[in-house]
Amino acid sequence: MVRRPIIGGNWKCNPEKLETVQSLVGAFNEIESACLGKLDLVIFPCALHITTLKSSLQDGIAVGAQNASKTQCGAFTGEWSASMAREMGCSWVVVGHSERRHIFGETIEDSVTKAERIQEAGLGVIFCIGELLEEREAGRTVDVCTAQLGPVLSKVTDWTKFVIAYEPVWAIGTGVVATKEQAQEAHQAMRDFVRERCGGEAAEAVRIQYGGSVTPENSGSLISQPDIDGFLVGGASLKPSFNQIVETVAGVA
Ligand SMILES: O=C[C@H](O)COP(=O)(O)O
Repeated sequence: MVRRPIIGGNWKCNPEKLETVQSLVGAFNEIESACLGKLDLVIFPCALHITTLKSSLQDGIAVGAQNASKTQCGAFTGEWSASMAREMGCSWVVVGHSERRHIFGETIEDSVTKAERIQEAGLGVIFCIGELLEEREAGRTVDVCTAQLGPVLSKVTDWTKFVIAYEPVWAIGTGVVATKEQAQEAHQAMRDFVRERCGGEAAEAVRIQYGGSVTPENSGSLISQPDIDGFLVGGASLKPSFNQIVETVAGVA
């Protein structure tokens, strides 16, 4: 099966200035529509910037939320529901990013509940997994990732709208990118795990993104791997040269 590539630009808690948001939108609006026709491209701004992006990004670039509540709408100060994200025009939501787990104490159970709420709202889920450096060095990468992924698999309702983001924690924001062999090995192991638990159709359909220090320079070698279906890009998505990553994945660079 040929899987449609998917790239996410995760802006995290950036940029501070609205003028920077607008200038990035201007840069991304220069991506040719023929290029966008070959993949899914989703920008994940901070929640406060979603409306600005929805009204100013060209058609063909989707907008997503970096998080959504475990709850429905109600008396939950500081939260927003997946259905609100849908109403604002989001099509995807990131769940379980290691920054949410390690800095804000979210658990795998939280991520599973959020994935359920997001799917109920009709949105796609980007489900993040990934090992710490000490876990990799102890040879536990696959065990750690399957433990993170396993609990959500029985909850997936549409494999075209459930994406796994393999993000080794040691590669996030460090400039130390996984080698293409390391990334491919982990992606293949996750696809095999989906096959074992959910069957061959799910395994062939599910898209697996790599995230962690992706740049225009290393994106070509990573995307050449058979089980790497796109990227979840942090720092490099805050620069106009993000367009080069998109063009490389689309095969038009
Ligand atoms: O969600 C994105 C990842 O955390 C990767 O971030 P990075 O590209 O800055 O390493």
